[in-house]
Amino acid sequence: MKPAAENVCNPDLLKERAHCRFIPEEITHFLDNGSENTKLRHKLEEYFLNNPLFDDDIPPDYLSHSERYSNELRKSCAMVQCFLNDPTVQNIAGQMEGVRMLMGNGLGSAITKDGNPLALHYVMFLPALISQASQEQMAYWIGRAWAGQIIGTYAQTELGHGSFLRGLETTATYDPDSEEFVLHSPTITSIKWWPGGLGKTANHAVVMAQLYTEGKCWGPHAFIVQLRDLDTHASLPGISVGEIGPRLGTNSQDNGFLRLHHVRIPRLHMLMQHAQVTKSGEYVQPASSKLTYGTMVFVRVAICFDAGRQLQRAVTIATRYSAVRRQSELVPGEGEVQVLDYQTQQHKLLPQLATVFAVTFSARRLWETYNSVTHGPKEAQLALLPELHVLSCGLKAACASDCSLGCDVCRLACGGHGYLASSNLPRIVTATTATQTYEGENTVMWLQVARYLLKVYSDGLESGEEAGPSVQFLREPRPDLTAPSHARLTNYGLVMGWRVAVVALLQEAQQELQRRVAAGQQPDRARDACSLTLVDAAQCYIRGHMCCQFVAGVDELQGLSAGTTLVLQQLCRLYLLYHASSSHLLRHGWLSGADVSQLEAEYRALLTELRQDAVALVDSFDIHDRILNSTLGAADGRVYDRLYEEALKSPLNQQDVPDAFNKYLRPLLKSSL
Ligand SMILES: CCCCCCCC/C=C\CCCCCC(=O)SCCNC(=O)CCNC(=O)[C@H](O)C(C)(C)COP(=O)(O)OP(=O)(O)OC[C@H]1O[C@@H](n2cnc3c(N)ncnc32)[C@H](O)[C@@H]1OP(=O)(O)O
Ligand SMILES: Cc1cc2nc3c(=O)[nH]c(=O)nc-3n(C[C@H](O)[C@H](O)[C@H](O)COP(=O)(O)OP(=O)(O)OC[C@H]3O[C@@H](n4cnc5c(N)ncnc54)[C@H](O)[C@@H]3O)c2cc1C
Repeated sequence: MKPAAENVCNPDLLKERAHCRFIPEEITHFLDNGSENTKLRHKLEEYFLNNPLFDDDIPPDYLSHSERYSNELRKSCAMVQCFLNDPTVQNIAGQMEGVRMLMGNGLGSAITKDGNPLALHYVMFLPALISQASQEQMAYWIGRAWAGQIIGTYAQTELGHGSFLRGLETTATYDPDSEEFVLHSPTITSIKWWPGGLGKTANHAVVMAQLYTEGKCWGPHAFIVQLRDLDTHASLPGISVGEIGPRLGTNSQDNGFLRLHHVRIPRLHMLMQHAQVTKSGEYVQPASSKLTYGTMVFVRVAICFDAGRQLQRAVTIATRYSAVRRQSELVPGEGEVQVLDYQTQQHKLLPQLATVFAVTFSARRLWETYNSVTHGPKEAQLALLPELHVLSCGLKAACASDCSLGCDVCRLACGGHGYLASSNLPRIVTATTATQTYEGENTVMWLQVARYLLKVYSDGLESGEEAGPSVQFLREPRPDLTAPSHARLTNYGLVMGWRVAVVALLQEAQQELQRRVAAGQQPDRARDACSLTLVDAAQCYIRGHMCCQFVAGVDELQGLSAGTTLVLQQLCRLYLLYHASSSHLLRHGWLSGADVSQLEAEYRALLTELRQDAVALVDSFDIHDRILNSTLGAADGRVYDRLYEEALKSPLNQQDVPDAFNKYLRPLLKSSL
């Protein structure tokens, strides 16, 4: 997005835009997945961002905890009313598209700045119904949930257990006499803890609980539980529910707790698309026990896109600011330079720009895999489930950590002003860092990836089980480490280098594991002792996969101008070189010291080349000023005016002498006289 009136724009930004080497709209359309989507997004933004319904009377930072919640709930309910009932919105987008744009972290996050209390309803409750409910159950629940007649959340995590799903303590015991399940939280640690919207918003939840029938425990299953009266919203008998208190970020999402005291629900409130319990209490096994975890897989895929969108916002703010900000003289006497001219600043920002594309290409390919698995024939679905699980765990962990670290680097790149709430960087950083924890804590996700890699590498697959396409390289002959450097240092050569590292690390881990077991160590303890190496293997595998997706994605792009293609190729190369500095490519023999020096020189040259396009590149992300919501990042670069205007809005500045002076400071000043 460029400023409407160019004459009020900061001159440095104007200069930056003038020497752009590519066509920004081409990148905008690529990121939107087509020019039609760009038009649609613009119309939705125009409608929502100019609608006074969604204005904040007071900046949310100055509201109390309860006021913030109430303010965000007001706007999120108004958003839902719009896409359900307003023909203008429906003509623009259709209900589905409207929901996607409003509930993801794009337009919606500009409206509900502190977190959307209804997000979990759309992001997890509805997807849980779609992936877990039988046809009959869908017919009953989906329409009501879609129409907002019921509001749900996804209640899995407990005080005592989050990562270890099988350790959940909430029980759902089938009573064949009444044909009901009895849901119960037997201990303090079994209290559900964290679900978004659970505290005060949701009146229903998909509750994950250990299923007991005919005296046997069948593991975690999903049940729909009504929490609150649909009319009064009062919590129902047997339900203790509330909010868990302030968090690092997204404080309006009323993350909550839930304790169940022998709550009875009808048998058909167990979601029965995969496993079933008959009227008499017989358990009917699903084709795979992991199908119950399908909602988490979907959300892990969504998080990859979402983290990438957050990084787009952070790098837009930091890059524009770096073009406006002048600090110190590069050459004494020549005047202060834009901080973007410093090589160290380029090294902070340009890899983040490249990461946006690496994440986009990888997330899109993952989404394709998700769709082919979930919509393919049943047998193929089951065969590809481990590959989908591993890719969604690994990419979720990588996108979450790359993007949250990237957002924080962008914040640091803005110096002191990046620490101001009005830069919007603290909010972006705290929202993004949560993606490293929720929907599978990152280390736990890496260990899942490593488990699968080791299994394929050591021929531990069950009979009939096939290794997925992304790990076929583990079965292929090891690439030639003595190949000439011009072959090893190409884009595909560097992808190969990551694969060499994965194999070497798996070999190391396996040998260590065998050595420990042979020496009498219990196998699971031996595996834990190898887990640093295993996590390294998982991370190298996913980095190689992301590099490969970026290279292949750019190679496959069609119909772009030569300038745009060149910039994308350079960003891709920059991404590969930035990560090639990892010790693993050197340590496992793919690169020599001389290769590393050569790649470093190429990397520095690329920083200089891409520096000239940095502002145009972030412009091509086409993020509306109201969505950026930043004093530092607006398209016109009026940084200092905005910082001052925002400071004047502080409630402390509404009085010259605050009341607190008379209460506390005056007595102190008097007493020390
Ligand atoms: C629409 C746009 C939205 C964008 C977003 C907008 C913003 C939204 C705002 C807020 C959203 C917040 C959402 C957050 C919600 C949550 O956090 S919900 C709670 C999430 N919790 C977790 O993720 C728990 C993590 N733990 C697990 O998933 C599991 O415990 C585990 C995978 C770590 C282990 O499972 P377990 O059953 O204990 O298995 P194991 O014995 O280790 O493994 C058994 C085998 O099964 C394989 N496996 C595990 N999971 C799956 C799966 N899903 N699919 C396929 N296979 C799976 C596992 O690898 C083992 O295989 P082997 O035996 O062959 O080795
Ligand atoms: C903002 C936010 C929103 C959330 N929303 C929801 C929601 O809507 N619904 C819901 O059900 N939950 C939600 N959660 C909970 C979230 O899913 C869990 O916090 C997450 O899965 C991590 O689990 P944990 O908290 O038990 O961490 P723990 O597992 O206790 O992690 C603590 C440490 O132990 C380590 N660790 C744990 N297990 C292992 C292992 N096997 N091997 C090695 N190390 C290990 C971890 O790496 C970590 O360093 C939310 C959390 C947050 C922060």
